[in-house]
Amino acid sequence: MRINFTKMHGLGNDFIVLDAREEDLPDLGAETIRALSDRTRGIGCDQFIVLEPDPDASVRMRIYNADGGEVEACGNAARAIGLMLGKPATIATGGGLISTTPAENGIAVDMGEPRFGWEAIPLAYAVDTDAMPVGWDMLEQPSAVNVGNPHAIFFVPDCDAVPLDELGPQIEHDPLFPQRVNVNVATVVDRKTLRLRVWERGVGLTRACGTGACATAVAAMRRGLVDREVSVELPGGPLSIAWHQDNRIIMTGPATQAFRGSFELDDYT
Ligand SMILES: N[C@@H](CCC[C@H](N)C(=O)O)C(=O)O
Repeated sequence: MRINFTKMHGLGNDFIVLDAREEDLPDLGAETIRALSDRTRGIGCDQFIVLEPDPDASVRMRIYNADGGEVEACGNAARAIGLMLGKPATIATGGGLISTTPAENGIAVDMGEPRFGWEAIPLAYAVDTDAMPVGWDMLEQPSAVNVGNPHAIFFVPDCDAVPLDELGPQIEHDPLFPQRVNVNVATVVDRKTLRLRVWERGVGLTRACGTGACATAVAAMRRGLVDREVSVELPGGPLSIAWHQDNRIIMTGPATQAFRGSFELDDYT
């Protein structure tokens, strides 16, 4: 069976997108998604996205990490799908209903409300999620936020100096996080600017993480470190994040269509 796909990215965080809205596609399964996402033997991507019809939204977005595991949220993919849809739209995800609107500088996404309760992150035990009394080497007292998916955020003097390729996997798999976690290291530049690097659950280091930018901005705002609207500068470029008085997070930034192609399913099963 030959399957068409579109390759999209948001600030270098890249996606293979399959559209199952009009044609029935088989459930590919974790092993096939892992093979297709692999940059050495497959097409290569950070996340694998499947679009499906949804009775209560413009589209349902199913999100799989490169390791084949299905997850609840992906901010950069939301902007990419918003670009593909080309008009104001609602997207049903495992993390809740979000909405996208074309904006002057890309796509604006209403990402919904952050959750701070330890059960909602989720964590293995009750702890203050504003500054958790835990640490791994140079990384200490993270905040934890769920923005559809789980994030731990460490504020450090220089995020570029953190060996995130070593500490990221340790923290991702720590028993404190029963569903594993996305690991963010952030530096406050000034009250309107954060720098951020992310070790993504199920992927590794990526050039940008939209939900990581939202979680980090909200954690910094909750600690009073920055204003309620900031620029989050990632290796792939900046995202604007605003946390509105109605408790909703608005993320704005670019998305890009790279190319369209097709693959033979048998080659990856
Ligand atoms: N790249 C994403 C986040 C994708 C999911 C994440 N790795 C997880 O496991 O929760 C983004 O832009 O938000």
